[in-house]
This record gives sequence, structure tokens and C-alpha cells, in this order.
Amino acid sequence: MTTLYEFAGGDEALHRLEELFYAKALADPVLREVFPVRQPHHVDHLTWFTAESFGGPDRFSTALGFAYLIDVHRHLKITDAQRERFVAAYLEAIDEAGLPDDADFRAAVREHVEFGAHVAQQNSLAETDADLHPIREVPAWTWRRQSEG
Ligand code: HEM
Repeated sequence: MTTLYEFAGGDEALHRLEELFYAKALADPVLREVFPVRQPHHVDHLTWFTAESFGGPDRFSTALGFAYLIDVHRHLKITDAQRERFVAAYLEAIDEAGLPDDADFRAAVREHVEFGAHVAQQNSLAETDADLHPIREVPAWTWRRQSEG
């Protein structure tokens, strides 16, 4: 059973991906509205989150916890244009980071970021706790090859 984490190339590859993505977000005219300045821990925390979701170490949950992720997006009021640009920049970064060019892998990563961006947007717009997306833990993302064993 190969996890998405292993197939991607582990921490080193995911860190490269998140750094490339974050550099794009900081330079992007649409995303700059929400990412005006570089936050020193953003790349590491994104790497931890992605690694855990893809079947790697559970550092995000043990060091930060899912409630942290809800808090950082709360009240950002993410627009559809920002969410779409976030996903597009992430997909570009996957190419630039040289992650495996495998159709099943790419589909799983795309679904992961589309889902995450949807959750982040919903939580960013929530007026009350009842408006938050119901997810309360890092999603364990799997892919076809993993289910097939
Ligand atoms: C797969 C989707 C997403 C994931 C996994 C994710 C993950 C994270 C994480 C881990 C942090 C904390 C960073 C830190 O501790 O410094 C964070 C912060 C933040 N996220 Fe997201 N996020 C997602 C989607 C989005 C979207 C769609 C937007 C807006 C377009 C957004 C905007 C922000 C902002 C503004 C912050 C706080 C300020 C900053 O660190 O620059 N996020 N996100």
C-alpha cells in the first residue's frame, strides 16, 4: 500500500511544493489581498498538514490541532475568485515542484486542494459556529492505488 505521502516523495517534496505555492500566493494580485506578508511558519504548517492528510506523520494534529486551522481562516471572508486562484496556483506549483506526473496521483491531489479550499472558504464566512464546515480533523486522503493495495 503506497500512501500519497510516500508517492509524492515525503517531507522534502511536499515542503518544496508548499514553498513554491506560497511564493506564488504572495506574488499573485488576487491572493495578495489575503496574503499581504510572508508568515514565517506558513510553509512548515502547510507541509505538516499535507503530509498528515496524505498518510505521513501526524505533526499537524499533535503540534497544532484542527481547531487552529479553523481559527486561522475564520473571518477571512474568502471570495470565490480567491478560492479559485488558490487552487490554480497550487496546481501550478505541483508541476513546478516536479511531483509525480501520474494521473491517479494528480487527481487525488487536485481533489484534496479543492476540498480544502472549499472548507477554508466556508469557515472564513461562518458567522456562528453552526455555519462552520462539520469537519473537525485532518482528512485522511486516499487514492485509487492505495485502496487497491
Ligand atoms: C487546501 C486548502 C487550505 C489549506 C490546507 C490551508 C492551510 C492553512 C494553514 C496550515 C494555515 C496556518 C499557517 C500558519 O500557521 O502560519 C493557513 C493560514 C491561512 N490561510 Fe489557509 N489553507 C487553505 C486554503 C486557504 C484559502 C483558499 C485561502 C484564501 C484564499 C487561505 C488563506 C489563509 C490565510 C490568509 C491564512 C493566515 C495568514 C497567513 O498565514 O498568511 N487558505 N492556511
